[in-house]
Amino acid sequence: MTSTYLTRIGTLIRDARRHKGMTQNELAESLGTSQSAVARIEQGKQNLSLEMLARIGESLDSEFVSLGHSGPQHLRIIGGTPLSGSIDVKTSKNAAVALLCASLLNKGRTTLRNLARIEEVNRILEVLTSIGVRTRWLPDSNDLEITPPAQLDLSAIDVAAARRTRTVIMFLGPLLHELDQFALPYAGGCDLGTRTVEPHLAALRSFGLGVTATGGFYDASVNHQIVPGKPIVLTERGDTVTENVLLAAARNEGETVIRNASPNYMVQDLCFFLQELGVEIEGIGTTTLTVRGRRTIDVDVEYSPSEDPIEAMSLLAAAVVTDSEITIRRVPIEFLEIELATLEGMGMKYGITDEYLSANGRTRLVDLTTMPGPLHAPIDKIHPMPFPGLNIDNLPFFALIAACAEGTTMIHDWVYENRAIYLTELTKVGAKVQLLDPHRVMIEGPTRWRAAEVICPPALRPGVVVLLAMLAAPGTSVLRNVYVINRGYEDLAERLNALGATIETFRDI
Ligand SMILES: CC(=O)N[C@H]1[C@@H](OP(=O)(O)OP(=O)(O)OC[C@H]2O[C@@H](n3ccc(=O)[nH]c3=O)[C@H](O)[C@@H]2O)O[C@H](CO)[C@@H](O)[C@@H]1O
Ligand SMILES: C=C(OP(=O)(O)O)C(=O)O
Repeated sequence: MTSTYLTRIGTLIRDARRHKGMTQNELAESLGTSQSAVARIEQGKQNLSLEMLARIGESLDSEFVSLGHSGPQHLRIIGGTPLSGSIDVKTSKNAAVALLCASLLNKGRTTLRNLARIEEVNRILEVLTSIGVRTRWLPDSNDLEITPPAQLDLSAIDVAAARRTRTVIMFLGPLLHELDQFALPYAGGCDLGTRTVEPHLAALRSFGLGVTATGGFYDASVNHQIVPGKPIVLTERGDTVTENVLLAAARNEGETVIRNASPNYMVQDLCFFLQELGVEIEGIGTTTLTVRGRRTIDVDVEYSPSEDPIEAMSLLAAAVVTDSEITIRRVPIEFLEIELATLEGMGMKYGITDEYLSANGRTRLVDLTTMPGPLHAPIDKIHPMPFPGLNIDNLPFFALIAACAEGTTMIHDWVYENRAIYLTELTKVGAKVQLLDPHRVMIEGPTRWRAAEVICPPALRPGVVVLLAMLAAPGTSVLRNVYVINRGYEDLAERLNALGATIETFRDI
């Protein structure tokens, strides 16, 4: 009996160590023991004291022994020191979630290489598992293998996990080919104000999907006789709505034309993946997509999503706020050009290498080295636009950068009802941010950052912006309840620490 427990604990420890990317030697070093002792522990051949278990948990930031429910995660940041060195941009959250939904189209095995291991992905995996899909991380990697069941069981869906993400809305496109009738929980996600799903429902009507919303569920029924007879014109150029229509079109044998499609990065990744599944797509990277799908898709396929432009922007902002020279490797340059031009307009200097290709063979990457120096406010206001424009999710990072620049900058977030409001949280760490109305903030820089204790705003990018400001603030800051950051960034604290930051994760007991 004891040996079974030891083996199970050993396996847990081994998995957590691999997830952290640590060798047995490295773990041994942090525990003050030998590699062979770690090997014995992982094989379940070593009795463990409670103290040792706690120390292993601390080293791996993983709690093997939990006292009741483990509380929310917090960060303690000792700020005020510049960063240095190089960091790789990881693959994007938004492509990851689209590809996970797209795996539902395929009867064969889908392997997604180098996927972001983030909470948003974890929630979708919980949902997929609950409806019968088999998923497993391949050993020592961020590669995920997905195998569908013969029949999906939507009645068993993990409602709690589904409600924590907005992505679940993208199950509609693939599922309308599989089922005549099904229910999906309402989409959740970051608290950014009302986010309509009407464009999704309107566009998918062309594929015979009818949806009524009752009691927290979308009740869907499908008339399989109906297929798009004319181009589908999206009323807004949204990313996930474009993806949902692509997912529906992928199994429609006729031609589907999508107009006012988003050509944004995650949509491009989805298109490249669908091509691997045998779906024909013309117009990738433009606002008109022409798709010829396949009734049945049954292939063993591998795909590597591309790097996250929003993470690249976050790292750029980290360099600016801490006045540091760092090299950000694997920057998807096509999706950051306007941001860089805006930064140049504010006086920023940087160097970039020649382009090379991402593992998907399509997305162009560069390595970018930041050069510290004073910035000034831009002449015009900064506002986002659908791609190709300054990315909506990058806008909060410009608020942080504006707070570092000399002069007054107006940031105009016309997109989200709440996101600009959260930027006023920066006042808690010393910035002068004035909310003009729910969509516009006026920021006066430069800022003398000061340490503070702040509850993380309930939105991913504003949360990261506060964290990065804390890196610049001399002294100890605390950012509480950072689930929302972990939704979109993998091991952000550890990776910033590798650049010289001091960030510690902790939880309430
Ligand atoms: C999983 C994923 O990929 N999420 C991204 C996706 O979310 P998603 O596609 O879900 O974004 P939404 O559909 O909510 O669009 C964002 C907001 O923009 C408005 N809108 C959008 C386009 C347009 O032409 N006109 C317009 O008014 C929408 O009404 C909405 O209020 O796109 C957002 C906007 O880029 C990003 O913040 C999210 O990171
Ligand atoms: C708003 C965002 O994404 P989501 O659609 O996942 O909420 C984001 O990435 O900042």
